[in-house]
Amino acid sequence: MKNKQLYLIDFDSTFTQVEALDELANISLKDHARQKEISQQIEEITNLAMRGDMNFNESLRQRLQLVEASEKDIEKLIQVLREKISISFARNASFLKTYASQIYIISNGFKEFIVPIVTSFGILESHVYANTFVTNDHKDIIGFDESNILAHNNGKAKLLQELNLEGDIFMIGDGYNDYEVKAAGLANKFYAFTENVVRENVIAQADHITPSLDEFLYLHQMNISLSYPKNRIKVLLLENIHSSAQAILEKEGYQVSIHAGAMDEEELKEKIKDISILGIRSKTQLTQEVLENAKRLIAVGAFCIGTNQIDLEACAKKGIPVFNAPYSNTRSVVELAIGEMILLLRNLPDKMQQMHQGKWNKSAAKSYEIRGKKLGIIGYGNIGAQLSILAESLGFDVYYYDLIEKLPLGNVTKCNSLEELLQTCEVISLHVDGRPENKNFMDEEQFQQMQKGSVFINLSRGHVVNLNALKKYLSNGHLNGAAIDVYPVEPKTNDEAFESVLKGLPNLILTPHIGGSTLEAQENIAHFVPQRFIEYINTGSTTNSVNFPNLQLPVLKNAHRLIHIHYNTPGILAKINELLAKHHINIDGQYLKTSEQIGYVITDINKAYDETIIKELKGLEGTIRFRILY
Ligand SMILES: NC(=O)c1ccc[n+]([C@@H]2O[C@H](COP(=O)([O-])OP(=O)(O)OC[C@H]3O[C@@H](n4cnc5c(N)ncnc54)[C@H](O)[C@@H]3O)[C@@H](O)[C@H]2O)c1
Ligand SMILES: O=C(O)CC[C@@H](O)C(=O)O
Repeated sequence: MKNKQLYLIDFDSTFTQVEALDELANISLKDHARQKEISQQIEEITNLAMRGDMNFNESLRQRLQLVEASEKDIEKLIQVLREKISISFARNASFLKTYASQIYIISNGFKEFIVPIVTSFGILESHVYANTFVTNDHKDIIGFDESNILAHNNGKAKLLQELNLEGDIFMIGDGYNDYEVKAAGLANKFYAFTENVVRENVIAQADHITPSLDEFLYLHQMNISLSYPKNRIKVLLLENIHSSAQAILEKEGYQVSIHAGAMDEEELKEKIKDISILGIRSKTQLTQEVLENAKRLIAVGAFCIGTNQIDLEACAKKGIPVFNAPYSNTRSVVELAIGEMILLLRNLPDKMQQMHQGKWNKSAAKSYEIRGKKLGIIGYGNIGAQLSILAESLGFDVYYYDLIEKLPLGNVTKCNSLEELLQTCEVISLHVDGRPENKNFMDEEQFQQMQKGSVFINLSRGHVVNLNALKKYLSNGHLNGAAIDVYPVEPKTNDEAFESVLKGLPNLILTPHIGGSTLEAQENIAHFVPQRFIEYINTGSTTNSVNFPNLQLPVLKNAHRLIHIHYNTPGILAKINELLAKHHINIDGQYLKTSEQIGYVITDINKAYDETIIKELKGLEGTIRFRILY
């Protein structure tokens, strides 16, 4: 018969993110003149003891003397600790409850604050082993119960010897004293918990390093909701993605690394090998070649709108959904476009430069109001349509042209051809997407069709404008000015020089692809895209994916979810269901959506099932990927 499994968990820096005595010192010494200095001393002593470099009893005595706390500080400490539960413990609260009878808290800390915290997670008070304070008549903490074995060196090991627990014992902790239990032969395995602190001498002794509780649960095949522990999900964020994205993804338990600029193909081919989730902006080219090395890639996020830098088809064929943020920066682009229209119609780019050169040019020549001018918007999508509303409220007479039928907002006028729009309007603003067919969409012929003296703005994608043609029509005075934010070739980082045929031309605003670069937009994006990853991983939902059939799925309840991605060939759904029927598996719910290339089938099944079905589903011809949620 299998032995009962017992899980021994340390408290400070394991169950909670912090060392409680350090926090207690922050509270009790709040108004002390030497607070910083004393807190640092306490922290140093804690670390010495945790590394095993100082006698534990001595360290406890010294720390309590320095802390100078009273019973009422403990109340405050409990509040602080409730906010500082280790993230993976909070995430796996159901494990603590379900396995309460097998969980023990073994700590050199103090019961007075440990018990209220851990019992609120369902852990039994009788399973908490820790020290207790000694107080005086004024309720000041003046020491600790010296007779408690946990107040002494090697206390945890000695306690376990006394307890003589029966079963397989697994010790989880961050300190050397946790390892001592295993060293004394009293635990089957020692798991070094590194979510909050990493101590090299402790890791060196560990049977397993567990960056979070998920890893421990995965190794023990316990009730986690994913077929893969979250801490093994490696995320790489490139191109200065706003720090909120990293915070959200780390909170979810993923391992996140960041890189300030874009990577070139060779570098990315190397780096992507063990990455599960990749986050990029507009500069990183995610090509078929790079994807060939992406053996573990589960999802890709474009932390922007455009996805023309990503081989979407190749991603779909590998079963990798790509998400973007279609709305988060649209307002920023619209505001910049409006600002630039005003600047260009007042001939300000030239005038501002002249002022820097000491030239006073007070004149109304070539300066106009925007009121009553005709604005032509090419591409009436999310940005174009929003621009039309704002521009109209400022007094523009707005026209638009789009490839597809669009609902005209406000009083805008639809043009039936590009030529009609170019010939009608004094201001042309380009907002088409970056599909390959749009290369050189604005070429010699189109600039020639624009009215003499008109102005041109491109905040969409660089390759849609032939810059040599634009240069010609700006230089010969046909156009009165332009504002360009995007270029066919852009520097990968801020350290690279910007080169363009446009440099030095008159009444020309050149900006470094910053249409969507406002703090508001970047923060919005950094919330939006990680949420798509998390939903996809936790539920299988593909809402907002740009290359996958979009399915919004309910949260899984009392079922297993089988997620099957396959090439869209006829009959696969029938084959999946045949297999399920053969194994007498009850289907609780089924969702299917297909795109031209792939089929996405989600099947929620009754929990009791025969494991062989998984192998058979994975083996179905046409399967690209399969995963299961518990
Ligand atoms: N400069 C920046 O920092 C920045 C920021 C955000 C978005 N963008 C870019 O702005 C562009 C527009 O973004 P969006 O969110 O409005 O996209 P969208 O997909 O919502 O709209 C694009 C519109 O262009 C139309 N279109 C495409 N090709 C066309 C053509 N040849 N002729 C006429 N219409 C055409 C489409 O039908 C669609 O309605 C994209 O290229 C995006 O990458 C740039
Ligand atoms: O932030 C970026 O790199 C791209 C911004 C913009 O072009 C977009 O597509 O949203």
